[in-house]
Amino acid sequence: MVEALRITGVSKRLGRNPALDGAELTVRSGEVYGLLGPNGAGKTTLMKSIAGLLRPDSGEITVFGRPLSEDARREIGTLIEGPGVWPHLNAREHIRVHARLRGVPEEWGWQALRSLGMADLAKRRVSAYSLGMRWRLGIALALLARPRLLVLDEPTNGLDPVGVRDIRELLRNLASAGVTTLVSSHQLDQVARTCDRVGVLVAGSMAYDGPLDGLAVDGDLETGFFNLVTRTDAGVR
Ligand SMILES: Nc1ncnc2c1ncn2[C@@H]1O[C@H](COP(=O)(O)OP(=O)(O)OP(=O)(O)O)[C@@H](O)[C@H]1O
Repeated sequence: MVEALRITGVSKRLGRNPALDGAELTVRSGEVYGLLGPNGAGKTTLMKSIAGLLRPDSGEITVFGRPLSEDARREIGTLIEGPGVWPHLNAREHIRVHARLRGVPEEWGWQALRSLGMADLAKRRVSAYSLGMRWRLGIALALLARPRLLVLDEPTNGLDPVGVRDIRELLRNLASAGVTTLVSSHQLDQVARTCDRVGVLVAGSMAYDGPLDGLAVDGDLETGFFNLVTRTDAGVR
């Protein structure tokens, strides 16, 4: 099976310390992969590198077997560091702009909006949205060009329990349809319920990359995570 994403020895220095220090992980096609790690571990830096927003100092990133290039990036939908929406525009206008930028039919955007339960809000300005609605719009925009790989940085931040459940179901449904997701999160209970495999970044390096069972202790992901992070002396960076 072709791997959706392979990260090999990726390093990136930001400021004085390496934000990524030889990070390695593999995401298989069609799975939901949870990226965990303490604050400052390098999760966002890794996701930005995959999205092409940062250029690693060294290492290799391949997407569906191809090195990252403009073409390969068309396969990726991203939501990194917040929903990235414009307050004075409504959802319909967001769809229009993004569809045009990516050269895809607006209808794809409408389908993505519907899948997030947002179709009724299409004419309302984003400035009148709740935080949860902004996140949903951000995810709809990440889905708009029908990516084969979704990269989501803490997509359930600020969502209420119904919103968190909806995103969980959305990611599982997408996985059933063959869409691969790399998702970062600090919500270990949600990760345990959503992800097939997980990776733990500690101080820019992978401390774990494998099945949930291999990290959990007696079925408890939180205990396994704490044990690992304490052992590797992560600290907050
Ligand atoms: N623009 C920057 N300039 C200097 N250092 C930075 C910059 N952005 C991030 N860093 C540092 O790089 C390291 C990794 O940060 P990153 O945001 O990738 O971590 P993270 O795992 O996403 O953290 P969190 O869980 O808090 O979102 C941290 O030590 C952070 O302080």
